[in-house]
Amino acid sequence: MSRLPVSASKRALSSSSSENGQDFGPAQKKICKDRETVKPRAAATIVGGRRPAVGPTKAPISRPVRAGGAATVAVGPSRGVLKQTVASTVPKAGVGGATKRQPWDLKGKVSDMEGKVRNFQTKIKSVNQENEVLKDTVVQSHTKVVEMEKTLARQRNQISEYEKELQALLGVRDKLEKVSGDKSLLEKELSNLEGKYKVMETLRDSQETELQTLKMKLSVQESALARLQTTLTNTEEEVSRLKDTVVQQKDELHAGEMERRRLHNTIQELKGNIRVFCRVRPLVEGGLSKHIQLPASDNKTITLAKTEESHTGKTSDTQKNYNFNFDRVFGPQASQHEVFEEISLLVQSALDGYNVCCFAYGQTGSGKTYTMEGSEYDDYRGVIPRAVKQIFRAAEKLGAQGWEFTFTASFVEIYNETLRDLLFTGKASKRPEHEIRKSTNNEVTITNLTYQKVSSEDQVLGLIMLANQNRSTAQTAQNDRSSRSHSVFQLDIEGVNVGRDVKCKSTLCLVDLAGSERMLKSQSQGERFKEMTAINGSLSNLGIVISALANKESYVPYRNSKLTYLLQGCLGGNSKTLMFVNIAPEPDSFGETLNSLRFASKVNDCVIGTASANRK
Ligand SMILES: Nc1ncnc2c1ncn2[C@@H]1O[C@H](COP(=O)(O)OP(=O)(O)OP(=O)(O)O)[C@@H](O)[C@H]1O
Repeated sequence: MSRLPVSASKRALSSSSSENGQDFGPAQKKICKDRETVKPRAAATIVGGRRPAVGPTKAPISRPVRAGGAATVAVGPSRGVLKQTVASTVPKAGVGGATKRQPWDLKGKVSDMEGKVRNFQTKIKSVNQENEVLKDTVVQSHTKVVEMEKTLARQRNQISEYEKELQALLGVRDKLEKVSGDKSLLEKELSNLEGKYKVMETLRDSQETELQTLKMKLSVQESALARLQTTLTNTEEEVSRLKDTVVQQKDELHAGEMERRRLHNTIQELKGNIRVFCRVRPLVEGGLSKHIQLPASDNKTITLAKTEESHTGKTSDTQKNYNFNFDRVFGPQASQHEVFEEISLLVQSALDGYNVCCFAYGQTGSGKTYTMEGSEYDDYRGVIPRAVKQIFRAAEKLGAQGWEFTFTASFVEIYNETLRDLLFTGKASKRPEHEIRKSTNNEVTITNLTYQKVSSEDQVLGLIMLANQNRSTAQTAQNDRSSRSHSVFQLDIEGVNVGRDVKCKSTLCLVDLAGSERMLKSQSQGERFKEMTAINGSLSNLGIVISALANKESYVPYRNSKLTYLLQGCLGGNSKTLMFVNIAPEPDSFGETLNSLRFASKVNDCVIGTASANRK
C-alpha cells in the first residue's frame, strides 16, 4: 500500500466513512481517540533525541528529518501503533481467518469481508492523518528551509565581511611586522645613542673640570696680562725712543758706510788703481828652483838669477840677477786664501760701485787657472768663487741698510779673436756669432750673449761649471785650446738704496788669459801660427792699452783686439785693475818667466787715473 499522501477521493471516502460513523461503531471512536494520543507519543520520541521507531516509514515522512528539529519528530503514530490499534478493534475470530468458513456460511464470509473493509478504512484514516501531519511538517520544514537559507545568506554575507576584515587585518599585520622591525632598529639606535650619550656625559664632565682649571688659569693670566700691559706700555714708549735712536743710527750708519767707501777707495787709490801681484807656482816635486829668489824679509820682491858660464874657462862663472818689485809676491807656499785676502778689498770696491778687473797673465802651466778658479774643494777654490762668495755675503749685509742688489753673470771665451758664449746651452750647430757693441753711455755689451740673472753663490758656481763644460768640449776638438784662449767672467752689479735714493752700478771682471809664451815664427805654421799671432796681438795690445792709459794718451787703442775692446769698461779711469803674473819655477821656463816679469813690471809702473764710483 502507498504511503504517499492520500488522494482527495480517498480522503472523501474516508471522511464519508467517518461521517457514517455508525458503520464502524466503537472501533471508529477508538481510532479517533488514538489519533488524539498520537501527538503526545511522538513528542515523547523527540525527548529521546532519536528518530522514532516507526518502522518502515519511507521518503515522504523521512525527508524532513534532514532538517532535524521538531517537525521530523512529529511524524505521527507509527504503523506499529496503528496495527496494534486496528488489531485491537477487529474481532479475532473473523479477521484472522483462523476459522475457515464453511462454503455455505455466506453470512460469515460477508462478515469477514466487512471486517476486512473496516480494517482497511481504519488504515486509510490513519494514513490520511499521517499525511496531514507530514504536510504540516513539510510546510514547517519549508519555512524553516527558507529561514535557514536566509540565515545562510546572512552568514555568507557575514563571512565575506569577515573575509574582508581578515584581508584588512592581514595588511595591518604586515604593517605591524614592519613597525616591529623598525622598532627593533630604533631600539638598537637608541641603545647606541644612549652609549654615546654616556660617553658625552663623561666627556662633558671632564671638560667641565678642564674648563674650571682653565678659568682659574685664565684669571691668573688675566692678572699677569694686566701686569704685562703695564710693562707693554712702558716698553712701547721705550721702543718708540729706540726707534728714533735706530733711525738716527741708521743715518749715522749710512753716513759711516759712505765714509767707509770713500776711505776704502782712498786706500785703494793710494795702493794704486792698477796693481800687480806675482805668484810663483811650486815645482811639481815641491819647493823652488835656485834661479828664483824670494827674500824672506820682503814679500814684494822677486829675483831671477842667471848664471853665465865662463866661455874661456879662465874667469869664474858670472851670475846675472834680474830684480822685480811688485805690489805683492806670493811664493810657492802661499795658499789660495792668502792670495784672495789681498784682493778681497778690491772685490769690496766692486760692491761700492767701482769697476774692477782682475786678470792672470803668464805662460802655459804657470798657474793662471789655478789662481783664478782653483779646484772645487773649499781650501783650493780660486779668486772667482771666493769673490762671488764675498760679494753675495756683503750684499746681504748691506741689505740691512736698505741696499738691494741685482747681479747678472756672463762668461765668454776669446779664441783666435772670435767670441764664444761659455753659458750657451743650445745645440752646437745653432751657436750664434757675437759682436762687441758699445752703447752711447759707454757700456760695452756682446750681441747674442747669455746674460744670466743670478741671486746666489751656488747659482754662479753652477754657471762656472757650465762654462768649464763648454770649454772642455771645445778642448777635445783642439788640444790645449784653453791655454790658447782668454776666458772672461763678468758679474754686473746694480745696487739701489730706495730709502736714500742712492744707486750704484759696476762690473767685476775676472780674466784667465791665454798662455803668454812666445814662439819662434819658424816653429809655428798654419792654425798654430794664427793662434800665436792672435794671442801675441791681444796680449801685447793689453800692454799697449795699459801703457796708453798710464801716459794719459789721447788715443787708447782698445779696439785693436777683442780682449781690450771687451775690457774697455774695466780698464782706464773708472776702474781698479789687478794683474796676477804667474811664474813657472822650472829652469827651462827662465826665458818666459823673464818676459812675463818684464811685461808685468811695465804694467806695474803705470798709474791709471783716479777711479770714481759709478754713483747716481
Ligand atoms: N800655486 C800652486 N800650487 C799648487 N799647484 C799649482 C799652483 N799653481 C798651479 N798649480 C798646478 O799646476 C798645474 C798648471 O796650472 P794651471 O793649469 O793653473 O796653469 P795655467 O797657467 O792655467 O795653464 P794654461 O795656460 O794651460 O791654462 C795645475 O796642475 C795646477 O794644479
